[in-house]
Amino acid sequence: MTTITRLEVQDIRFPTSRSLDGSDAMNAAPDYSATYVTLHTDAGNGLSGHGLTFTIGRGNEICVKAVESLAYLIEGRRLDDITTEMGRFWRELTSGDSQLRWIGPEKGAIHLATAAIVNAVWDLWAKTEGKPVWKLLVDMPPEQLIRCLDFRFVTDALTPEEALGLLRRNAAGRADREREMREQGYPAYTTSAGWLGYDDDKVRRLAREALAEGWTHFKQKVGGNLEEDRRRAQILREEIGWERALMMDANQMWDVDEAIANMRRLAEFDPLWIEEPTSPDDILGHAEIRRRLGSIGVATGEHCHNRVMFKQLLQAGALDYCQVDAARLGGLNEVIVVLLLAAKHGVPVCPHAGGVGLCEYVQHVSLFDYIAVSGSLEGRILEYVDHLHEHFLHPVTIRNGRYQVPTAPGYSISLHPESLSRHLYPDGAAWQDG
Ligand SMILES: C[C@H](O)[C@@H](O)[C@@H](O)[C@H](O)C(=O)O
Ligand SMILES: [Mg+2]
Repeated sequence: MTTITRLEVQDIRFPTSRSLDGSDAMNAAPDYSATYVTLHTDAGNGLSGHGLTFTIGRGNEICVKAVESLAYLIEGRRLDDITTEMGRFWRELTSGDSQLRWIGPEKGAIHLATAAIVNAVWDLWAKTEGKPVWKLLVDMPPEQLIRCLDFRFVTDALTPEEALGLLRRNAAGRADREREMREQGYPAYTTSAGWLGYDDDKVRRLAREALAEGWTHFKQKVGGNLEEDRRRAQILREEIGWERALMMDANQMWDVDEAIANMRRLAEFDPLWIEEPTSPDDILGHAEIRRRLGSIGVATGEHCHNRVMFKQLLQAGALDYCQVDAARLGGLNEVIVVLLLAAKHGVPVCPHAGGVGLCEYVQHVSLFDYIAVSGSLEGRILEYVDHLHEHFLHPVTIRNGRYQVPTAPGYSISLHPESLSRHLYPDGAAWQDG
């Protein structure tokens, strides 16, 4: 009977702004960072759970503080006491302390902190069961899975009974889909050739390399100078041709009418979707953009902070692609609620992964979605960015533009001890030389 004895949290930052990896029109110079949680246990074999939330540098210390404030809600708890009714635990963490809830609720730094803790519990649970998280979920009886979720504020759109029905509906093909995934992997797209801070030659070279590696879907950043966006789109089309897919990501730069006007100019490059065309909070604005743009899909979600907002985006018909983020929502429990909401609306989920550790997380999310929830790959494509994987004990494996199924127990999010000490902010060696 494992008890969580202590929560440790570390401020881990990678100086990616030096090479402008991860840069976009809104986020000009991000330092990919993690608020990294370790749940220590009394298991005696060194068993611990890991989880992180993603930030882009400054402000990571605020998430660290928020985790410290929440820690008392989990320290001293027995793991099986949490996992037998994980939905109840999730409610306790998000609403159990009304004073802490006040600074959210279920949004902002306190919710990012929740994600790191909740995901660390899933990592610990899966390690205890000796399974990767996706497999733990896939093997879980639907009734138990439903007990992991909190349907508060979404029952007008999805009841627990309906969710159970959605999980049961595709039960028949599960084994086949799991076999298919083990053999072929999950389809992905790459963002790594298209960061805004890269010069034209680098974009061209990276696109060419990615093509040779077998990628078929590419994302570019837009939202800067429109003529420059067009030039970069031209370069990408020259390299990838017209039969492969090109997605565009504006990272919230535009007002609604501006988004429509700019995308009409960029339409000649045949983008599959425009991502975050405007403020992430503007649900009706996204619906308007979608309605007026017609054939270009609207994608958003990396800054959509809870299931209530996703519910409304779906209800308003504002989305063609639902980009859940594993560490923006309050951890895996809330992500699963969104997967179910999206499945009910028939909207494909294409998780966001542009950050440190997000690829490691979302491979589990999409595998579970395909095998147990949506049962379909149509319109589904998982993001991949080619940065910082070497710091993880069990990094993602990509072959031919597809994520290979992770097999190590846990949520794939444990960092190498040396990477932790080197990137600890501000004292780690990585921060001493520049
Ligand atoms: C600052 C980050 O790299 C973002 O640019 C990134 O998450 C991006 O929006 C994405 O979709 O991957
Ligand atoms: Mg994006």
